[in-house]
Amino acid sequence: MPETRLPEAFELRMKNFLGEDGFQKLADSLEKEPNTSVRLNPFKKVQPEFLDKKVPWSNSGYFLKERPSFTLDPLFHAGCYYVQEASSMYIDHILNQIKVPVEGVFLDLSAAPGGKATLLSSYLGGNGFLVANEVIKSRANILKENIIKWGLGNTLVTQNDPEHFSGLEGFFDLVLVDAPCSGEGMFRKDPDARSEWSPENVSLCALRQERILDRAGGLVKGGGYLLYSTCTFNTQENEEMLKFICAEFDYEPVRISNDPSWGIVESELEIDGKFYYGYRFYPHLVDGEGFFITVLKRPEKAPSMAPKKTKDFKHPYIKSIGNQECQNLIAKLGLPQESILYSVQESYFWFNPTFQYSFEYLTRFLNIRYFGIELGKFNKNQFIPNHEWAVSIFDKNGFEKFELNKEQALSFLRKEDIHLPDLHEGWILVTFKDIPLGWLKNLGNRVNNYYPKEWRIRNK
Ligand SMILES: C[S@@+](CC[C@H](N)C(=O)[O-])C[C@H]1O[C@@H](n2cnc3c(N)ncnc32)[C@H](O)[C@@H]1O
Repeated sequence: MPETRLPEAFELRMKNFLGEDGFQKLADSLEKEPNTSVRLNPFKKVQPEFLDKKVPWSNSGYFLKERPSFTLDPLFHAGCYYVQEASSMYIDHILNQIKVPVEGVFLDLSAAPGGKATLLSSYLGGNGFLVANEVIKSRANILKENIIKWGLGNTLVTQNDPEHFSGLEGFFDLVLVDAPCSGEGMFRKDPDARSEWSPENVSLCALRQERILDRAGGLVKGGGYLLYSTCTFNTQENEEMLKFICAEFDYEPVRISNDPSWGIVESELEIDGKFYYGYRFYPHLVDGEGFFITVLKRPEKAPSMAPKKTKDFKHPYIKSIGNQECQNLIAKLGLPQESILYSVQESYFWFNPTFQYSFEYLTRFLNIRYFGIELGKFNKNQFIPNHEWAVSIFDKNGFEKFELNKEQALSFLRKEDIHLPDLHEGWILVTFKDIPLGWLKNLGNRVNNYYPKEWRIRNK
C-alpha cells in the first residue's frame, strides 16, 4: 500500500478533470490493494490452481483469489502465464474486435519487460512474427528472458532507439507504442511513481512521446494499425499525442465497442472534422490499474514495404545454413519440415521460413538480441540442446522426459544437484505437470543440472 501522498498538482489537475466527487473516488481507489491477475500462455496448456474469475476483455486473463508466491511456482518459470495487470490485457479485445490478420508482422516499439509483447506473440501464434524492441540494455535482457520463457519462437528481440527504425517505413502490419510515461495509473501499485511525478515531468514525457511517435507513425503499412497506450490519465500525454499523430500522419480513427459494465471511459476528440477515440481505465471504475489506449488505422493508399529475396544474406554474426545441412538438422532434431536455420557463433537457431526475407531485411537495421528458437550446438558430433529449446513449444521427441514433483522442480530451478532414480544416461528433459522446465544430463556417476545460472531461484 503506497505511503507517499498524492502530489498536490496532480490532485488539482484531476479535480478539474473528474470533479470533486470523481476525484475522491479515484483517490479512495488508489489506497486499496490492487487485484492480481495473470494471462495464460495459450500454447502451454495448464490451469494453475489459483485462478479466479476471468478478466472480461481478455481471452486468457484471470484475476487471482490471492497473490501467490510466483517465485515458488514452477509453472511461472516455465512461461505458462505472465503476471500482468488487467487493464493492459485490453489489447486482446482490440485485436479480436478489429480482426488484425494473424499472418502479420507486428512491432512492439517499447516492449520491456514484455507484458504486451507476450500478448501479441500469443495472438500471432505460429502464423505471424513480432519484433519486440527495448532501447535500454538491462530492460532488453529481461524482455529477452520473458520472450524465451513464453517460447513461441515467433519473436525477434531487438535493442534499438526508435530512430534506428528509419528505413522501415510502411513495414509493419501493426505497431504498438506503449510509451514511457509519467505513470499516474501506477500510483496504487508503485509509490515511487507518486514521488517522481511533477508537471515538469509530464511535459518531458510528452516531448519524448512526440519523438517516439514521430518515428513510429511512419512504420505502419497501408491498411495497418497503430496502437498508442500509456499508463497515465492526463490529456497532455494522451489526447494531445493523438492530435500530434494526426497532424504528422494520415490516420483514420478506429472505434472499439465495449460492454458498459466494464467501466471503461471513451473519450471523443474532433480532429479536422473527424472523431477519434481513446479508452481510459480508472481504477475506481474498472477492475485494473490506470491505462489509456487509442487505435488508428493507416489508409490503404499509404506506402507499404514488402522485403524482397536478397541473393546472399550477409550479417556480421548471423549466418545462414546451407540447404543440405539444414535438412540434416531438421531430420536429426525432429524439427518441423517448414524450418529455416541460422547459426550465431556455433549455436543453431530455428526461424519461420515464411518470414525469412522480412527477418533478413530487419537484421540490416536492428541490433538483434534474440530470434526464433535457439536450439543448441554440436560438441564433437554430439548435439548439446539449449535451455531456450527446452522451454519452447517445439517438440523434443528424440529426448527422454522425466516428470518432477513440485519439490524436485523447485530444486531443479534453484540449480541444485538432483538425485533421481532409474534415469537413462544422456540428456533428459525434465517436466512439471507435463510442461518442460529444462535439461538434465545423466553421466552415470552424476547428473548435471543445465538450468541457466542467471535465472535460478535464489529464494528458499
Ligand atoms: C510502459 S513501459 C513498456 C511496458 C511494456 N510494453 C509491457 O507491457 O511490459 C515503456 C518502455 O519504454 C522504454 N523507453 C524509455 N525511453 C524510451 C525511448 N526514448 N524510446 C522508446 N522506448 C523508451 C522504457 O525503457 C520502458 O521499457
